[in-house]
Amino acid sequence: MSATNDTTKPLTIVIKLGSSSLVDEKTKEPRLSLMSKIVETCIKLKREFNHKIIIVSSGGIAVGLKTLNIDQKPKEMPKKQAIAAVGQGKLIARWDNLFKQFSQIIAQILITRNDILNWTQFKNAQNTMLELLNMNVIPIVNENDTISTQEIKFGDNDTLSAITASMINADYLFLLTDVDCLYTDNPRVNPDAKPVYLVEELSDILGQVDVSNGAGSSVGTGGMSTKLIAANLSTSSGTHCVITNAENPENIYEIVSSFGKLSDNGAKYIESINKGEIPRHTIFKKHEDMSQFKSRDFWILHGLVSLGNKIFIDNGCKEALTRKNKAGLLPVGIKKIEGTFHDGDCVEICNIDRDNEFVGKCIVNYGSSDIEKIKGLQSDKIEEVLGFFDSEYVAERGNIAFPV
Ligand SMILES: N[C@@H](CCC(=O)OP(=O)(O)O)C(=O)O
Repeated sequence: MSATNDTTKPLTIVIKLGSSSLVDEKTKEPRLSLMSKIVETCIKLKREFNHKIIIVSSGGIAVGLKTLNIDQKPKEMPKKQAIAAVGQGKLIARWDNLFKQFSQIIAQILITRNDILNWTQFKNAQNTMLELLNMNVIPIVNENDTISTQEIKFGDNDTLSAITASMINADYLFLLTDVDCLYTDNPRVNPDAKPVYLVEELSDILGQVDVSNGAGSSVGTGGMSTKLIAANLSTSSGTHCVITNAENPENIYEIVSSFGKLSDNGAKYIESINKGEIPRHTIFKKHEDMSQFKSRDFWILHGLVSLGNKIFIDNGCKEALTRKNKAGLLPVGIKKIEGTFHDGDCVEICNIDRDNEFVGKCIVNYGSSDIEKIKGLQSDKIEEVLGFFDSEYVAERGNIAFPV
């Protein structure tokens, strides 16, 4: 047990609810009692513990389906977008009706990936959320489904919630869902599936967990696999991630305070869950040393999309890019490229010597057709070959990010 963990410190907590928690999967009627429990929990977390709360709420499409009397979620994008336009207003009105019983102000934030592709816009979204929290408001975030495009959608709100949590440096991300915790397999299909309560390092459990049997609900999108992606994103940017059952949102207080007390004693923590002293959940511990990880790095890695475009380097170049006094990416270090892209685009960097392993992402100063011509060359040849010179680097140091 850590003596230094202050369990009374105000925290920032992101709570994500999937569509299947907010509407009945069959009838699509609102699950008002569950929404009320969430609202009461948020009010208690704010007023008794001084925590700051952001909700990431799915359900726009599910509510739209009911309103328009449509049984099945259609596959066509324009239809889904139209349904979301009908449902989102009603969804936020439902939240507002419940929160106003406690005189709690909420705000609606609808974002698309497009909105955060630009660094200034990313910072603006971040500042707006922080300002709302300072104003004592509960922001309710969803993807702006009505104008998202297929190629660059968040798609599932697990990923969106992890990006939101990282944007505001949240302490905890709660993914509330229809199971108590992560299992080694889908417990509805495999009775031998074992619960996993504490994850210190995500890569350690990936071989033991099979999430392929657990698709999302008929009204939602994500399943357990998108929750693992979200856990990876949030823990690598300094946020603990919890999977627990949406039916008992009040468990959030106990989980937060128990983990605050026992986070340094994993065995005791698991034992307490097994004994029923702490409600069942899975907690993915954040990476401890996040001092090196900057918000801009997170934005490059997870805010930007590389659309499959790649630059391949070798071991030597990887070492130069990732050592302490990191270098920029010079044309001489590039072995080959894949895809068509322009200057200013985001491109993945892969190591050709390690089976094309992912190294990081960068924003390039030259487009693919120009890099094709200058790859492998010293930078003083750039002007001679291209007829112009923008930078000695294909990507400047500040525009390259590596996962921690
Ligand atoms: N943005 C969509 C939700 C996306 C989605 O289905 O997410 P989830 O229910 O968490 O799998 C909506 O409001 O309907």
